[in-house]
Amino acid sequence: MMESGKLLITGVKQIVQVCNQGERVLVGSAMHTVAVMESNNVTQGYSIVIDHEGNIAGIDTDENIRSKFSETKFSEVLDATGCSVIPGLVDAHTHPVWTGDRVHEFAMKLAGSSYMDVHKAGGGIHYTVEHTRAASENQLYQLFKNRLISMIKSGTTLVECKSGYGLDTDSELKMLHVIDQARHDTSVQIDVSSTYCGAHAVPKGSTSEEAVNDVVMNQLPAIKREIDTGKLAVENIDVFCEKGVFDVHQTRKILEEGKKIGLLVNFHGDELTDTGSGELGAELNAHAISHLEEISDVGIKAMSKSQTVAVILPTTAYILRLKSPPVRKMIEFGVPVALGSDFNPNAYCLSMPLIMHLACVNFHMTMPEALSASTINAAAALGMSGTHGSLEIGKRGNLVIINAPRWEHLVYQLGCHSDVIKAVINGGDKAYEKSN
Ligand SMILES: N=CN[C@@H](CCC(=O)O)C(=O)O
Ligand SMILES: [Zn+2]
Repeated sequence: MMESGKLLITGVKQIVQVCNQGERVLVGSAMHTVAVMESNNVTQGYSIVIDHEGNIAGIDTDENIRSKFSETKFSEVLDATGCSVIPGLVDAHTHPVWTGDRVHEFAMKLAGSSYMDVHKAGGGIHYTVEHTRAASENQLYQLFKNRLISMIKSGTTLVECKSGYGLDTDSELKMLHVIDQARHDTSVQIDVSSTYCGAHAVPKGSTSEEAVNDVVMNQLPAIKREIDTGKLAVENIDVFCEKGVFDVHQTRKILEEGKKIGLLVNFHGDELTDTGSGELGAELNAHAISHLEEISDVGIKAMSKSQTVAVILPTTAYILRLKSPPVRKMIEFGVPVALGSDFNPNAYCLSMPLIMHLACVNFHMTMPEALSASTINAAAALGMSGTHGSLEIGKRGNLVIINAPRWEHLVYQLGCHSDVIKAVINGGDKAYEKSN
């Protein structure tokens, strides 16, 4: 009997698997030495097979795949002659649900105001909270969906999405439901990891202690109720641990409560000041800590020991003219490094290829390191590297087809990566295809 498969991709010149030994995370020199299959034969390339569950069922030469799958009828066959293929990109840190842009604040920052100047004057996150609280779930979903579509066009197939512009129970739940809605919308094909970030700022009119109590006593129990009754799925918990926002003791308290209800610890730390976030994350066995521009050597060593993923956000340092996070030192000390766009009203960037470019030029990462950081390690930050982040048999069929013989064109072609993205595949389905 004829078997059936979802997608067959043929003729690929270069397949960058990233890793091929079932690794869950890459550290040190392994971030640079990614696994590549390359054909130097003009008449034969490589093929990839994705089965009906949306998982990778075969990666081999065209000839071997033809013979192994000779009895299989595919729903779709894609000719990728001369192209390169990488795993779908993973964006490990975004704030994509909000209304009320902050273009006016960009002008203020260009004129010399710091992020905290604007925040303390009642702008920044507070401005976005005001607008997001007033918006309906439907309005927020339409904005969110358009942002997801832009991300997909830039090669993102898995994205971490935070709440955090509600700061009260109803508005935080509204944001988490908006995020959840994307998982059930078949017209936008992207995998989502949802993060509750109710401690993103101290709401106007409250003290930080009152805010911590509200998170612990009201917001988290309400979220747990919705998770337990199957109304909502949330995977991670986040806090903005920063001088003048939530200190390490408050951060610890919230993260520990989140852990108790099964959320993975993944928080903002050591961005504007060294608060000891690296050490705290290591102690809590955090999956990830983001930013880390100001992390100390002690913090780096602690993160290396606990194998907590450092999620580096190149747009933040770029836009706010902060010092660069010590990425080379982190890699040297064996900290797993991931990348994220940090899409938010302060850093309006939805494109991981641009993030990779900035990480290479400004933080001295090699292109393969930036790719590891935007695939397997970003998936590891979300606890999802068993299914995402590399092209290996059994993993989800998420990939980017690049219309160039070497994948590096995606990073090299600054600002015009869309010219080289031929298609983005999610679970074997075409999430995006460039029109000719
Ligand atoms: N630093 C805290 N949170 C965001 C910014 C959010 C905002 O300014 O709206 C970040 O990761 O950069
Ligand atoms: Zn953030």
